[in-house]
Amino acid sequence: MDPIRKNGRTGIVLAGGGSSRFPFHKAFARYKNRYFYEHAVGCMKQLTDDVVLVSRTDIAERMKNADAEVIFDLPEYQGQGPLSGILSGMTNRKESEWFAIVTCDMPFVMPLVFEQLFSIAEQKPGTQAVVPVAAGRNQPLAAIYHRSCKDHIIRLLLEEKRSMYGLLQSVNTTFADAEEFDISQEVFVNINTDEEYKHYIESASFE
Ligand SMILES: Nc1nc2c(ncn2[C@@H]2O[C@H](COP(=O)(O)OP(=O)(O)OP(=O)(O)O)[C@@H](O)[C@H]2O)c(=O)[nH]1
Repeated sequence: MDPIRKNGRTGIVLAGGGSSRFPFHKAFARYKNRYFYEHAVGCMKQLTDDVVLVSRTDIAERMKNADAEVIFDLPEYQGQGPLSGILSGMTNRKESEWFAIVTCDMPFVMPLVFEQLFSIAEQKPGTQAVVPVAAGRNQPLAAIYHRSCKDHIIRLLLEEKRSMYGLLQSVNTTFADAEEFDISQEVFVNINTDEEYKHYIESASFE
């Protein structure tokens, strides 16, 4: 397979969730003086110039200085979870071949993760998704997806199947052992609650 060119990639930052387990929208939690969503956008920007932030209308104003285009879920799939955000990004960027997905609540995530995933995709023709496995858990929201996944996502959402695992089962997915990436597995930490914020961020247990 040919190398996956940087200009054939789009980064999608998912920020359209409700953050119901957090005191306020997680995108605006801070780590090292930057909002979480800025960390995610910064990570994607090192992979490609083309980054979209799939947000919500009620917080978009606060993202107006983002170094990415702010878009919203397609109305017919709005608020149906991460799959709808991914579909909305893919639909907005039809010309892109590969999509790197990251959430707005993974402040430690690093570009190296995605570079490793792209390199695995290059070695596996026919692969439609490359998903890291860290500490025995799949990380489908820090993963890469080929544009051919889009039709599968539409079908799943029409069937009201909103789980990321449904997508991984529907397409040709390669699981990659993240322990071989030579990085701390804490890059995959995502923050859902105030307790997790206090544990990982305020105690600075990970730098
Ligand atoms: N665009 C978009 N993003 C979403 C949607 N649902 C969740 N996300 C994002 O996907 C990521 C993972 O979702 P969750 O961890 O469940 O976050 P959440 O839904 O905001 O939080 P909870 O309400 O506490 O479950 C987060 O970055 C969310 O912002 C959605 O319907 N649309």
